[in-house]
Amino acid sequence: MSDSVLVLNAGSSSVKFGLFDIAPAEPKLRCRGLLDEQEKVPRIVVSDASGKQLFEKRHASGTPDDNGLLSDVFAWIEDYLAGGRLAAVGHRIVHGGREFYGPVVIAGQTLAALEALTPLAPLHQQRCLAPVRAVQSLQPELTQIACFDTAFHHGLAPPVSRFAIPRQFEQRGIRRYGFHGLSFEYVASRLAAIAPRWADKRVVVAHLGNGASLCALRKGGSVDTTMGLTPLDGLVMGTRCGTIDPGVLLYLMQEEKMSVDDVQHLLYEGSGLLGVSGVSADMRALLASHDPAAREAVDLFTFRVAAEVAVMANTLAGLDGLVFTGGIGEHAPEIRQRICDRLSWLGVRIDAAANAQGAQRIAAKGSPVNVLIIPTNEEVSIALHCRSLLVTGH
Ligand SMILES: Nc1ncnc2c1ncn2[C@@H]1O[C@H](COP(=O)(O)OP(=O)(O)O)[C@@H](O)[C@H]1O
Ligand SMILES: CC(=O)OP(=O)(O)O
Ligand SMILES: [Mg+2]
Repeated sequence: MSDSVLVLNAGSSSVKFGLFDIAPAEPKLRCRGLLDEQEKVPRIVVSDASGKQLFEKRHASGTPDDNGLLSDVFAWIEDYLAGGRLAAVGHRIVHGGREFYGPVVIAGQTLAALEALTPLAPLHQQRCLAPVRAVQSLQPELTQIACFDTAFHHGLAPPVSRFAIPRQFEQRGIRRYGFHGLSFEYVASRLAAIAPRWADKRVVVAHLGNGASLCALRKGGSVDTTMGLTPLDGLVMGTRCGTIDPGVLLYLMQEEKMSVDDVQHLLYEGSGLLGVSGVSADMRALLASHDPAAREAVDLFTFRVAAEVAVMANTLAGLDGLVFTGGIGEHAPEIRQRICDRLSWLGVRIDAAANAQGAQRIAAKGSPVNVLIIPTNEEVSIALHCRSLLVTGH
């Protein structure tokens, strides 16, 4: 019986988990699940690698205790592993700050250092750290490993990483970090496997989910990305504004008399698709709606994705490939079509039928830019990092 790693991926709109065998070879998915704490009736669903449901539990009596649904997950895993060893729990942690840019075992002061980064990712950091604290209280001996969304972008260099404010702030860590790195890393490795001819070219990956960002890849590494110091920058998102004139923030505080907390809430949780449409943060609901404000929100979303692809192409000095991933990127043909239509001047042309089917390659025949859909899997990136940290120590 081989060792397993439990991977917990806490995002802004979901908590996913995966159980992987990590010995002796590449991590192999045994089962995956979803902790749905946002529904009225919190529930856990677990299915095997082929998608067959293995387990479901609903907490009809209301919100479970502080350790959320994790104690149920551990009880289920213990049964499922039937004596097999759980070697570690790997976590997606959104911000690693200046100190963390590779996977680390969470020990000593690590948790406190990660908590101190909460202001840099107010919507995410505590959501990612809550499961760490829960596992510490449920299974204090279990090794826990933090894998960072920022790490893949660690090599970003000026001018990309620099904000045009006095240097002393950059020296204090105020610069572009970038996020969704575990997703971009996985997509880059899949691209190398699926389309090796393109993997070394000038490729932009569009991770379009509830949070959304772009990454410019050169030789499989990140050379630019749309998010910045925080996951608020760049594209229009479910509830986040993305890039905005910083003067708006000052105006809201000075003239609208909004507090810092009010502005934070507005920009992180009340803006983006939700704020513009007044209808929903969920792209499915907006695409199904006839409300003109919903159509405008979708239009702003696609306009800004296309505009930022052009920014990434500037960094790459051209564009050879465009890859869609994330909930919207993988499942919304209308959004892909509208983005690609806006980018036709850059040589992006897609085949309508391939796009409608969600084929892997959706570029039109003869399109100068290759266009692909590659479903992301942040859990696999985390499992790989955990395995290499456990086996080789880094
Ligand atoms: N079939 C679909 N058509 C359009 N949008 C979709 C579809 N399926 C999922 N989405 C959108 O994907 C987004 C969630 O993306 P996802 O990557 O799963 O989220 P997270 O950022 O929490 O990981 C939501 O806006 C949802 O509406
Ligand atoms: C960093 C980020 O935006 O993550 P998510 O897509 O989970 O919101
Ligand atoms: Mg996500």
